[in-house]
Amino acid sequence: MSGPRWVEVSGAQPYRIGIAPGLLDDGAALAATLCGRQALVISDDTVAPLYAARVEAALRAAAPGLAVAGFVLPAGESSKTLAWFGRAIDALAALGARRDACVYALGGGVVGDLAGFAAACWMRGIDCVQLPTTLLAMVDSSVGGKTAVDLPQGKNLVGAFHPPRAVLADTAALRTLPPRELRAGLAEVVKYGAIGDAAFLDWLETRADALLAMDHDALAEAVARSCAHKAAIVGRDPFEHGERALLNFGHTFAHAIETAQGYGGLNHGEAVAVGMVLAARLSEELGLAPAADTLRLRALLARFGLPVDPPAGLDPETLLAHMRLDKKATAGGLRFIVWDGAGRARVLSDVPESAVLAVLQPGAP
Ligand SMILES: O=C(O)C(=O)C[C@@H](O)[C@H](O)[C@H](O)COP(=O)(O)O
Ligand SMILES: [Zn+2]
Repeated sequence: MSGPRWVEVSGAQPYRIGIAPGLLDDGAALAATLCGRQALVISDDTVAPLYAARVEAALRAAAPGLAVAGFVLPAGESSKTLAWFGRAIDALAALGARRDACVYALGGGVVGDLAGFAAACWMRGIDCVQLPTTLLAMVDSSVGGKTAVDLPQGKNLVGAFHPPRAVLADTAALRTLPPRELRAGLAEVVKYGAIGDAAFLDWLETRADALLAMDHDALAEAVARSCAHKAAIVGRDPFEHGERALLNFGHTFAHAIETAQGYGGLNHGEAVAVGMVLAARLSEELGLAPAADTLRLRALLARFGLPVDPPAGLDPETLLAHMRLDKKATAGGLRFIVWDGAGRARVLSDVPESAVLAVLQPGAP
């Protein structure tokens, strides 16, 4: 069998994304960037029973004498809190973690964000290796170094940029992925096509059935192409001073929905699907893009089984209030990622709130 595909991420601290089945059992790959002799594997109570013991055993075999501990949080966005962050920090303290210790973030986006943030803060920053097990984490959240926890007031409001030492995406883990999680990841995959690669949207339309059937090669191709897009953008703009904001397409709406639902309604990918359709609608409302492109995006997301309309019962004014705390907002007002059509996204400042409210009205086209 051929080895992993590797995607390079450039920057002040370059790293590689490995994509292949079997990486969670590959001790040499797992230990390749280890500097010290302590490791904390952070996971959740869905993923830990499946993979934590295997990762820990592979690490011990590859690095004899390594002190390996585990820390498990409850699965789900409602654990991405300061309280669970504090418990992860306690686990590092219990391990007696030194500055050369390494955190392994084994799981989906919640685990990756929280574990990465713990690594960013412990002793002002220790190494983190991301081991994404969901499609969403493989194609997006494990790459680029955004780490955070949520507050009741807003999503990802407390966090840090802390690039991983390595990302190892074991595509065999996708076999155990619940269908809802597969769909959530596909939303972020569609995002790369929407913001900058219309040909990738064509490919997704062609391969939709194979992706939904969890065909390994189709999924691995989607992961590799998505990671290549993300690596290129974060390599050029690691701290979101410019083009990295494009990766937030749909997210101003999505985060407002997730916050309004108390992180217990739509999951992140589902909210991003709704948010991207709303962003396309907003672009139409502002006279920037044709309705046909919104319909195309909507059709692809719906084909992937994703929601494309805001959940019933959410008050547009409440959503708008959450958007005012969006990290892209400035003294000048709201900033949105809009598009001029499929594959052509850009940042737009001073977006009138009236246009945002118009697309949020129940029953708006
Ligand atoms: O990596 C990025 O940059 C992104 O915006 C990717 C998003 O898909 C991801 O959800 C990210 O965590 C959102 O970041 P935030 O800065 O809007 O909280
Ligand atoms: Zn996202």
